[in-house]
Amino acid sequence: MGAGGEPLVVVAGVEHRYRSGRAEVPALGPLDLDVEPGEFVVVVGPSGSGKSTLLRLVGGFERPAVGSVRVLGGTPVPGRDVGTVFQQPRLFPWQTVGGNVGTALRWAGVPRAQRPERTRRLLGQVGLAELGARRTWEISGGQQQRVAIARALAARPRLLLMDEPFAALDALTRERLQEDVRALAEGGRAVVFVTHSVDEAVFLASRVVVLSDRPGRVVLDLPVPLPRAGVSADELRGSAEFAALRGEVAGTVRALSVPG
Ligand SMILES: Nc1ncnc2c1ncn2[C@@H]1O[C@H](COP(=O)(O)OP(=O)(O)OP(=O)(O)O)[C@@H](O)[C@H]1O
Repeated sequence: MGAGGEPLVVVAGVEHRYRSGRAEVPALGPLDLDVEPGEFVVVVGPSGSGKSTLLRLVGGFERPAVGSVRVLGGTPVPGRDVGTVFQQPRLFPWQTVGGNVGTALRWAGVPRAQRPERTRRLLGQVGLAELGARRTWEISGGQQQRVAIARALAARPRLLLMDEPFAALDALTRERLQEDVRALAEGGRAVVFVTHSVDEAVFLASRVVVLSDRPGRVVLDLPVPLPRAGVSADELRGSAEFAALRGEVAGTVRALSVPG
């Protein structure tokens, strides 16, 4: 539970539309979604179904046309309580890897004296302990995305929003990062993650939410009761339970994508 006994995220009766010339194009909803601390919710759905719109609303980057979004009992404010990771890492090229994390800590109000140690810990957490002094263009795309994750974690957010963060990475790097990111929904933190990959969704999620074609509505809200510790990634991906869940999600997505 979040503040005042309500879930960490409450999306209630939300609809959203965009203006296109004179017309208003419905993009999302009506949609209800609650997220509790510790949940790893992965949102999948056809292209244009409103997945990114949903994340922007939950992050407070946009306000819904209809309905309400509450995070920690209040209106979400970008940068406060919520960390975000996008498809492109968006690092500052004029700063080192450590400098990028240090800046995020400064923005989070961490006193200067504590920043070097916190930077070291955050880089260690994402497997980059040795690379703090590097320039951002001297590291790989996967490492850059790890820096972006460290930056998003700097303010110790209760909620982490991730919008196709691995889409631009090669398959091997993607699998490695998936294993690390899977552990991020723990304690009081929740993750809401958008992807096009059904495999990625089932591997990461404690719950998969499938959106319909635009305007996106929830057509499947599926708990993923796979073990979150004590099993290797290969064992997990090779299990009959994984295959069954993947089949259920893929079948739902396929049914949406067939015209008529
Ligand atoms: N700023 C905008 N102005 C006008 N229309 C927009 C805007 N942003 C999104 N849309 C439209 O709203 C709908 C939902 O967009 P959104 O990006 O949320 O979908 P998505 O599911 O994340 O798509 P994809 O999987 O292709 O990234 C789409 O039809 C899109 O064209």
